[in-house]
Amino acid sequence: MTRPITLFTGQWADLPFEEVCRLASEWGYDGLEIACSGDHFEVDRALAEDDYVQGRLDILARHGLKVWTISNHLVGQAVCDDPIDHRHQNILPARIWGDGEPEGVRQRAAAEMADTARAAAKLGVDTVVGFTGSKIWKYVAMFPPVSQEVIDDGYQDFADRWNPILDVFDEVGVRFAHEVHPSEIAYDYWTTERTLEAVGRRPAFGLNWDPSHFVWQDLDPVGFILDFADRIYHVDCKDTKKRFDGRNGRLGSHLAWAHARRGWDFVSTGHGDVNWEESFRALNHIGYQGPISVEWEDAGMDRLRGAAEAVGFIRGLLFDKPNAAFDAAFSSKS
Ligand SMILES: O=C1C[C@@H](O)[C@H](O)[C@@H](O)C1=O
Repeated sequence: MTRPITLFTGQWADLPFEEVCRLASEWGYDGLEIACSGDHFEVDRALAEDDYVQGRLDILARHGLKVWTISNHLVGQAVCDDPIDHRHQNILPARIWGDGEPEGVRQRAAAEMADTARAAAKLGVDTVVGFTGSKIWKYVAMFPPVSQEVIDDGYQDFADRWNPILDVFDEVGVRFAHEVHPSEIAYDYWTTERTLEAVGRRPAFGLNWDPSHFVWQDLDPVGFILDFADRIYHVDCKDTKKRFDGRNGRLGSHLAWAHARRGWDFVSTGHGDVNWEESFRALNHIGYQGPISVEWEDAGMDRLRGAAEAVGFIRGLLFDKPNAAFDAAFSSKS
């Protein structure tokens, strides 16, 4: 099946896997982008237990669902981050956090990402979506002043930590799709260029296109698809609504999610400022045939509503390109 519509399970980790399958199936999804969160997909068990992977596939099959991608954003975040602190303790499995000594956490996170590739191969999927973390994200405002050497070292640190992980991805025939996202090594056009260069544009490292992270930076999600056509390994659909009015800023002002005065918030797919039709035309243009995954993260709309209606919205955009130009029959034969 090309361009199946999947539900990303990261925001449903409080529910048992079987229950998420039931809901997604009822709403008409073709499958899941399974997050390594909650009981949805446990990397250590997938590698250690003979029947674990088959058990996941059996549950999916019972609900008429398939899987093309797994995700491990939370562990990937800890591979390059500096500092490693209470935020990571809150999102990491206890066995990765361990005693919390920062370099130990980074090393265990790197080993787990390599194992995630092995587990993905065992499950029969060819793409792992996730974050990389970044040693230099903390310098985004560039004050106190930061030297170019420090920035260069950040990209080198990313390459040094991720190349050995990507070697394992290559060994097992799986690709990593990094989600371009503030807080990561690649968060916009120029940082994506620099990141791809840092790992020599090796095919094991590509991108997860999620337009919600571009919109509030005033980047063009459509242009991004065309610029990085050969690197779009996965698509996540989430929307963003901007409310920049001269007082509400793009940095969020440390206001809580859904605060009426925030400059922007994530909203359910189809309810924000993403130009979805142009985006899907661009995906058609580059010949993207992979999964289209729906991610719900809307502070103003219940997930049972947002995720249920998104599948129909996306399906309405999955039109094909014509096989020939409208006037091909009249073109000259000479
Ligand atoms: O894919 C994602 C992973 C989430 O954990 C994160 O909140 C979000 O920004 C996102 O897009």
